[in-house]
Amino acid sequence: MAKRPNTIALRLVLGAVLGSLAQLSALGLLAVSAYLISRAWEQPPILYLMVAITSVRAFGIGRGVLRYAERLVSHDAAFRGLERLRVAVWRKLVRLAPAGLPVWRSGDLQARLVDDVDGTGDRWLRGTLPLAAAVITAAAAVVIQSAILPAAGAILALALLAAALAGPALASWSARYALRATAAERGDLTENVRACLHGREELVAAGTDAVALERALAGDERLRRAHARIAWSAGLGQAAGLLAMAAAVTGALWTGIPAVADGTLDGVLLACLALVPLAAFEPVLALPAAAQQTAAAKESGRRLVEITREPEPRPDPAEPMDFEPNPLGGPPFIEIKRLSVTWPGADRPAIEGFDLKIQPGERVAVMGPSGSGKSTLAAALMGFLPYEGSLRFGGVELAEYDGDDVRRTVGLCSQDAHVFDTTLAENLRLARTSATDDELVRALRWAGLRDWFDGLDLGLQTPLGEHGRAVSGGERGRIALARCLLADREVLVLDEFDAHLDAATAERVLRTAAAALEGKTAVIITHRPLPDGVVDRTVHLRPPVPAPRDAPLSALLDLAPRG
Ligand SMILES: Nc1ncnc2c1ncn2[C@@H]1O[C@H](COP(=O)(O)OP(=O)(O)OP(=O)(O)O)[C@@H](O)[C@H]1O
Repeated sequence: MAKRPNTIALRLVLGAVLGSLAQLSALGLLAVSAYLISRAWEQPPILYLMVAITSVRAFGIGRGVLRYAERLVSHDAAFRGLERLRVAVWRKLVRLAPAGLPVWRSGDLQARLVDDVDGTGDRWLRGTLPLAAAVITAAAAVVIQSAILPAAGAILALALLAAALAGPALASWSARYALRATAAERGDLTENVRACLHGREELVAAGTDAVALERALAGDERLRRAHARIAWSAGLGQAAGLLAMAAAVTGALWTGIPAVADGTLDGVLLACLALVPLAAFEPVLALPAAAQQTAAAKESGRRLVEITREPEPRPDPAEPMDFEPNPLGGPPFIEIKRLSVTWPGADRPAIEGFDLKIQPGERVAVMGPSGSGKSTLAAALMGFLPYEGSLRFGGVELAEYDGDDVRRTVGLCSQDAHVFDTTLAENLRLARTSATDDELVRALRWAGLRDWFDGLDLGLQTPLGEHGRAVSGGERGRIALARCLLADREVLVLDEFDAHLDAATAERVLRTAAAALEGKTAVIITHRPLPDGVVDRTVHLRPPVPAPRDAPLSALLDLAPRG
């Protein structure tokens, strides 16, 4: 297959070309204006000035138009790159869920997904493109200055080189700790603010709200100080650049005035000598900030690489099998034999030696004491976790399939399903964006929420509040169930949907949901026995027996058969 051209890279190169042309126009504008003013003072016939006048107009218009085009093209490229990067990070996070995410705190993750992705994307826009424009403009300015007076060209070259090296080095060196710290500090601050907001009731009840607030404010103060340090250092770098610019202008006059005096330089060009350095330094003065941006982007990039390098709990096979577990259509035959599942990082399995066969369309209740591995079984069925033993869909090991294919067939209503801070309709449509209002209402009826829904003044437009605060725990669980039923998967795993329901309501919900479950396989994880008719059978999960650790020899001897 022919390789598609990298359109983002092409756009960035075009942006760099346009940006450089804009800077060159600024340089031309200043140089020709200086010439025009000096030459006009000699009052020659106007025709002698026409080329210069037209050039000034062309450079003036060109500078604005080229700058505008450069902004359009380079920002377009940057936003495309950001989109691609953010989606890639998000996809990786989805693959790490549910086992990998606890490695990072949610506020830190949010900072990585939002700020670090932005920071990394800014590297090209605010780091590399200004550098390209500065190098090209500086080179052109040195050529022009040398053509007018070689000595002044040499001075300008030295001054530009000094500014281009010293300014960014000074700005990055004096802010090196602050630059490294800001990304992590931002993550901490987001996390602390989140903790204050989300845990406000608990913090106030425990009387520790002031302590939590103080911690957040201390983080805010550290971040403010880091930013002040970065701004101060950028100023220092710019000051070095301004000094070099002043030296270049002084050097130009210092070499130019004697040259005019001894007749080797036309006096009209003296103004050009003095003004060309001003235009040459304009992009160079932006380099300290560009260097800081690059350093900060590197740190952001490192934090993103930490996410992308995190091993996936259940990597997809290199060559996944075609997902067709039931050639006749409908749910697949599920066969579990001596299944062992261990969470990444755990030292012992959460499920060990579990056997189960589920016929297509069967409804099976899974019971077991807390911690016996019921939710772990749900995660394994969703293709989230690696396993040992056998877990087959239609005779093929689940590990042979692409995880996304599995999740298009298996739907999960998890016990801590998230309710988003938006309307009831939007929360339900997450499962199926094309669902009509009638289908949403039908899903609510299946989940036993018809009476509740009829009492809502705003109907489907009812806002559910942050984390579903505007609804009760039982309603929240059933909204999640309605969402799961609306998704219309062949296999449904309901993980304690009834956690906040009384026994009678839970049974009623399962009876109304039966219409949606018709012809589908359902694995219903629950703590309380469900009556016959609601489920076909009940299986029990037992927690794995922990292996005796460093059992003393005497204990082993005690277990050995005697005689
Ligand atoms: N995300 C996770 N990361 C690491 N270990 C986990 C994770 N989730 C569960 N475990 C571990 O797996 C074991 C089984 O937990 P699981 O949640 O599957 O039990 P459960 O039967 O669903 O419990 P409950 O009825 O209380 O919900 C526990 O020892 C738990 O610590």
